Amino acid sequence: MIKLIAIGKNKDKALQSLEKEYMKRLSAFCKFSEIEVKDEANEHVSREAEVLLVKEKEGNRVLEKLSDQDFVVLLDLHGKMIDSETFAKNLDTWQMKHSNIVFVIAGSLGPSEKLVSRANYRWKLSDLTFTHLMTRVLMLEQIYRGFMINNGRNYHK
Ligand SMILES: C[S@@+](CC[C@H](N)C(=O)[O-])C[C@H]1O[C@@H](n2cnc3c(N)ncnc32)[C@H](O)[C@@H]1O
Repeated sequence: MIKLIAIGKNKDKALQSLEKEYMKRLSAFCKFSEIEVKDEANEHVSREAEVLLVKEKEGNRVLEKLSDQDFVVLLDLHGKMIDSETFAKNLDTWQMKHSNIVFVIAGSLGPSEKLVSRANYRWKLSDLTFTHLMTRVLMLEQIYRGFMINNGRNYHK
C-alpha cells in the first residue's frame, strides 16, 4: 500500500486533474491513497517563532496519521537527490520490506523538526523549490515512472 499524506487542500482544478490522472495510472501497480491534512493560515506569519509553530502544528497532524510500521518518505529540500532508476530500485526494495510506504509533502513553510526526525528517507526531487501542490504531481509522476521501470515498460528512456 502506498499512501500520500499532504498538508493543505488541493483546490487547483488543473493540478487536481493531473493528480487524478497519475493516481489512475498508479492503480495498475499498487493500492494508492491520499490523505490531506489541514494547513495553518500563514499569510501574516513572519517571526521565526510563528513559523516554527505553524510547522509544528501541521507536522503533528501528519504524525497523528502515521503508524509505527509505516516507512515514511519525506519530500524534503534538504533530502537526497537521486535519478529515476535509483528511485525505482529504492521503491522496489521498500515494497519488499514494508507493507506501507507513506510519502509526506510538507506545507508551504516546510516540515517540522519532528516530522524530519520521523522520516525514514528524505527525498529531494530537484534543487528547485516547487509549491507543495506542484510537488504532489511531480512526485506521483516519479512513482509511476518507477513502477514502469521496475516492470520493464516502455516509458522511461
Ligand atoms: C514551498 S516548499 C517549502 C519550502 C520551505 N522553505 C522548506 O524548506 O521546506 C513546500 C514543500 O513542498 C515539498 N517540496 C518543494 N520542492 C521540493 C523539492 N525540490 N524536492 C522535494 N520536495 C519539495 C517539500 O515537502 C516542501 O516542504
